Amino acid sequence: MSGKPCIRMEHVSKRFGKKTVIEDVSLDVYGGEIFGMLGPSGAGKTTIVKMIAGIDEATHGTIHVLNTKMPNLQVMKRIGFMAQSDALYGELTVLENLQFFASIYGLKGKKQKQRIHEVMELVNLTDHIKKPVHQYSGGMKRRLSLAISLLHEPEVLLLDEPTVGIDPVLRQAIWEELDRIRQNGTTIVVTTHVMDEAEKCQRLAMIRDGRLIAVGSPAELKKETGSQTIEQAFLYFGGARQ
Ligand SMILES: Nc1ncnc2c1ncn2[C@@H]1O[C@H](COP(=O)(O)OP(=O)(O)OP(=O)(O)O)[C@@H](O)[C@H]1O
Repeated sequence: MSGKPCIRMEHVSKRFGKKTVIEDVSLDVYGGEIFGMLGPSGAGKTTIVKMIAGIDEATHGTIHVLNTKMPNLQVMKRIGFMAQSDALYGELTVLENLQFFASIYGLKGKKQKQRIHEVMELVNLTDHIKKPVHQYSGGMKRRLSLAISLLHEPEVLLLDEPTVGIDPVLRQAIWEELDRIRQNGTTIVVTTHVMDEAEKCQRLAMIRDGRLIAVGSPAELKKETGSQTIEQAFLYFGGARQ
């Protein structure tokens, strides 16, 4: 990891009313890595990802993505964002959903057709493209949302719990695909509370109660704490803070 970070958070805090949900988080994400955000439910992972995406604004501190202070509309177009709840149109077919989002991203004609084909192959849904979305299972909707986030070949991909509701075989396939996307130069930030997924990231941020409690590669975090597993390392850092 060298050179300028692709994402830089500096002393970022976020308040909702009087409640502080993110407190003084600073971290760098480098180009071409899969950066995991690991933490229990309510730790603040989604809030951080939304601020990086430019959907939400920090109360204090600054976030730069691709050397630009966020939120910024031009940079938002270079980001792919997959939210935790699927933003799909249930009454439209899968193809119509893909065409709708592709046109928002400015993809037209032959290029649009080609990208729709590629992303659907990727998530293994090509045979189900004519169905209305409301006939999809929860896992299929997640896969479709992932496909949509990839349509415009974003430089930065933000995935909020992408594999929830997805069976282990497909989960494995999706992680293999994420690694291929990463090797092609895309920077990926992924939130998870699944420890074995955390192991697949180049580096990890451990988040608890809105604070960054540790950051490093899975191997570094285990070594630093004398742990066999990421789960043990997480408990160590969490325990040490209290
Ligand atoms: N719009 C909001 N207004 C008030 N509080 C909010 C808002 N959004 C999030 N929060 C609070 O911020 C905290 C962090 O929530 P966040 O969704 O970021 O956690 P998370 O780590 O992503 O959890 P999960 O894994 O369950 O998605 C929670 O206490 C949540 O209730």
